[in-house]
Amino acid sequence: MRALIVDDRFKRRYQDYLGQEYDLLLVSAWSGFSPNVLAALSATVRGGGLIILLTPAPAQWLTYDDPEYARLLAHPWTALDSPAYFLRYFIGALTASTGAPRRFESGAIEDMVDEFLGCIQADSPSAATTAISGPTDEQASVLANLEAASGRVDIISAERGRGKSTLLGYLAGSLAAAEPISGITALHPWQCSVALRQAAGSLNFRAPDEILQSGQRPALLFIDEAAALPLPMLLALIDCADQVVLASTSHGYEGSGQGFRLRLAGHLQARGREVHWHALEQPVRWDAQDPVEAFVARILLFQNTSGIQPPPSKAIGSPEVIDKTILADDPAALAAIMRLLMESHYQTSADDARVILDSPGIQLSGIFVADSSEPVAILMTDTEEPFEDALREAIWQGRRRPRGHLTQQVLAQQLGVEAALESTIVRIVRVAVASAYRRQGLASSLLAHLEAFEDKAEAGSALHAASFGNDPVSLAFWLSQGYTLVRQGQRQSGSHGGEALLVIKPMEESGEQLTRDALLARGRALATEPAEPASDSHCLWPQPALEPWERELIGLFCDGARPIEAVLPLLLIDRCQSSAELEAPWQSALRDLAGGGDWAAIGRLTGLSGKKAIVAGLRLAVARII
Ligand SMILES: CC(=O)SCCNC(=O)CCNC(=O)[C@H](O)C(C)(C)COP(=O)(O)OP(=O)(O)OC[C@H]1O[C@@H](n2cnc3c(N)ncnc32)[C@H](O)[C@@H]1OP(=O)(O)O
Ligand SMILES: Nc1ncnc2c1ncn2[C@@H]1O[C@H](COP(=O)(O)OP(=O)(O)OP(=O)(O)O)[C@@H](O)[C@H]1O
Repeated sequence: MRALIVDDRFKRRYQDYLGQEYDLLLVSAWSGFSPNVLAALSATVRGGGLIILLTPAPAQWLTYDDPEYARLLAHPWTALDSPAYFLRYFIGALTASTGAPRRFESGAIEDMVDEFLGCIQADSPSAATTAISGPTDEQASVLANLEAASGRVDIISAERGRGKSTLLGYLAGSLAAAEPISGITALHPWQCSVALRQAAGSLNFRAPDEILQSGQRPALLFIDEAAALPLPMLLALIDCADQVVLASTSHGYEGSGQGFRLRLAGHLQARGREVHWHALEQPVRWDAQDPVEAFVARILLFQNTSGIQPPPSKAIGSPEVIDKTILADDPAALAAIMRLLMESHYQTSADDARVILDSPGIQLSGIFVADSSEPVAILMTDTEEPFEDALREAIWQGRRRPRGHLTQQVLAQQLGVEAALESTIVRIVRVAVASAYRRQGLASSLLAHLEAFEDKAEAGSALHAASFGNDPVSLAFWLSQGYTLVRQGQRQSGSHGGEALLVIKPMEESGEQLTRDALLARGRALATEPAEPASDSHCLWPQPALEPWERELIGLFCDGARPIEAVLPLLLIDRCQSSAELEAPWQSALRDLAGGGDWAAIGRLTGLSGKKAIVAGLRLAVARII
């Protein structure tokens, strides 16, 4: 018998166990209850297996100091501040459910486990698993439609336990014969064990790093549990092979999670790869009638994300604040919000339902189909309150990194804007609009509603902010709303494959000062950063205008009284504001200078030779526009 016991030692590594199979899964809620962990690991249990969730007694659970709060709540909230609405809902739903699951008081559980072990031992170890006597109809259909062809990327996407890995093994038998240089990879070797077993020697496991560093180009590469790989690594692997067949879970929240589904297609299209999607609907690890999968999805509020869009002709209401106390008693309304987030936002996971209900700082607003609780647009915010003096000092010196407060800490630590730590900042954690309702001004009106709502509040915030993975639509949206791009991370993120961007918008005078300080810091950083891609994305900031003294400084530069290094950040900002006026070669020259380009290359752009001549040319070009 194979058993998996999930307590605090294993909880953070739960993704490592996906793709494996167990007879018994024991999840201890005493070490913190995470919907993500239960959702993912419940699917590793074979039909006929047993899942045990150990919890405090219902009455104690609501007041139990759940270790999960340390991860869930931003500073300074503690378990005592949490309304525990999600737990209240979850306990109610567990208690009310009939059939699966069964509830046991402590003591009785031992008898139940003994009874289960007796059953398992009486049967053969694999009694619950169907013997493989050939591909299922669905697997056979993919086998028939997938052929060896250079440039092709085939994606087998299905829920857990549908036979994806086994299908990779079958495909290895049919395709690898045509393409001898083939291998299979995954984050961990054991995630390929099912495929390797089925391939019976026609495939070898190769670690992702080994493939990427080898310099060889596999003709055919299989990738299992693809969503568990960080998206940039997955894309690099796809780039380095002629043909790729990958299997991934359509409902995975691990690794790149929803980012895999929502963003991979765009990345592959941009690469010009020929992409084929294949779906497997029928469960094989358990019976199609097995109630556990449906029960877990229902109770964790993430079932059925397909075909949920109401037709666009439906009338919609106005933006409104969503009262979490009402949501706590209306699981159907919460499930509808989760469906929308899951379908449209790459960062969504099963944990979000708990974050929404149990984090005191999180606020929601939305737009609904008129007279219904069907959301078409959702905005989720978190308020980053100022830190007290001692903690501010510790953060500034890099000794503390309190949970949450992302904007304040990025502004202070990455951009040197210390005042952010004593300012109130409202961060937009998520904004999502149902695809059928996009480009109709819904997200804009939710932001306008948020600002108007805050205007009426006594203490408003200095800034509004959002942090997200670089993608052209999101960036275009935030810039259209008057937000300023102040930071572009250097590394690509695991979940979306783009660099992290931070945009901010001042709400009052102190926010304007923070914005300009952040912008100047960004300009300075650009002057020393290595060359960026040719994109002008860092120049899409529309504000703030330069101060008179800064314009004076630029004037002094034009007169030859200041070196280029003293004014480069200001010129970059000025160029962004008046790019139409600065002559094209000088715009490129400025960008190259900001990216650390060498003088010879800039000379070729401008037709001048040597730093002295180029700076003199720049002084004249800038003088013409100020
Ligand atoms: C913190 C975060 O959550 S960042 C992630 C943002 N959310 C997502 O990526 C989820 C998936 N995407 C969506 O839900 C939507 O596309 C959103 C939220 C980005 C935009 O919602 P919408 O309601 O369509 O935006 P809205 O109609 O208010 O657009 C305002 C402006 O943004 C810009 N914009 C919006 N979408 C696009 C687009 N696809 N391409 C170019 N510009 C766009 C335009 O300037 C638009 O004004 P216009 O239509 O007059 O030209
Ligand atoms: N054609 C088949 N006949 C009988 N059993 C099968 C068949 N295909 C798969 N199985 C069995 O079903 C179980 C799940 O298969 P597999 O691991 O391939 O699914 P998966 O979709 O990759 O699962 P996961 O998403 O959890 O990785 C395994 O025990 C496997 O042996």
